[in-house]
Amino acid sequence: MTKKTYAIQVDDLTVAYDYKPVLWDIDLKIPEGVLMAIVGPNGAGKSTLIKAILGIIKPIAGSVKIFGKPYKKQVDKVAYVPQKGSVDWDFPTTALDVVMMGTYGTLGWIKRPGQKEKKTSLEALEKVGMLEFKNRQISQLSGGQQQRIFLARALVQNASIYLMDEPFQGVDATTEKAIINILKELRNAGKTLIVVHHDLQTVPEYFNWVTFLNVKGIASGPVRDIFNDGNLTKTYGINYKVAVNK
Ligand SMILES: Nc1ncnc2c1ncn2[C@@H]1O[C@H](COP(=O)(O)OP(=O)(O)OP(=O)(O)O)[C@@H](O)[C@H]1O
Repeated sequence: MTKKTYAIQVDDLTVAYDYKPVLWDIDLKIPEGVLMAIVGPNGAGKSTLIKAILGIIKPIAGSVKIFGKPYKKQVDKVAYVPQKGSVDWDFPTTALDVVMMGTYGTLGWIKRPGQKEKKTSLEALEKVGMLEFKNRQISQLSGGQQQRIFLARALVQNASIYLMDEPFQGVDATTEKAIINILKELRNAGKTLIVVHHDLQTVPEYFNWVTFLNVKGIASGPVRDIFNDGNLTKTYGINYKVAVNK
């Protein structure tokens, strides 16, 4: 029997800061083509998990495979949208330049982005409703607009897997809907999307796959199977009455 290859496979992963484990012996298999939420209380290790998948943080044990291979061999298949707060928005650059930076990975080194990359970047800006801001300094954008720029930058990478750390943080309802529609489109095109998410009420509407993360472990699978009061209670320690499958 052939072994199934997952978009992301995490085995026995333990990650620690200053020898204090944050993730402990985590196993996680994410199939290709899902739109997945990672939920869990503050400090559960959601961002840490994403950073460990990306190799930004080195685990003390375990392994991460992207389509069956180490991340280093799959860098061009993965796009990352970091938490907005972790970026220096005062850096003097325009919205268009930030998006164009996303095309660098598809260029060989030496090559600089040209007309083709500019066109792709302008199309991505249009897709996220930000074309009119293309020449604006990024420091002069609102939080929601900055978030859209990030998304546009991820779009031009034309990756297979998108890892997004709280893309809805501080955005208004209209922007949130616009972003989720783009994410659903990407999923329908076969991409795999992993999104750190805090609003439990919207999980069933937005996502078809979910991973619960908390200090006691992990549960992962289709939303319709595992997004239930039992897992919510285990993860958050209080009884959530979230209506699913109504
Ligand atoms: N660079 C670091 N050095 C030391 N400890 C850290 C570091 N980054 C995170 N931590 C700790 O690791 C734990 C997990 O943090 P992480 O940011 O992964 O959680 P999270 O689930 O994303 O939280 P939130 O929902 O608040 O964003 C927390 O207790 C945090 O204080």
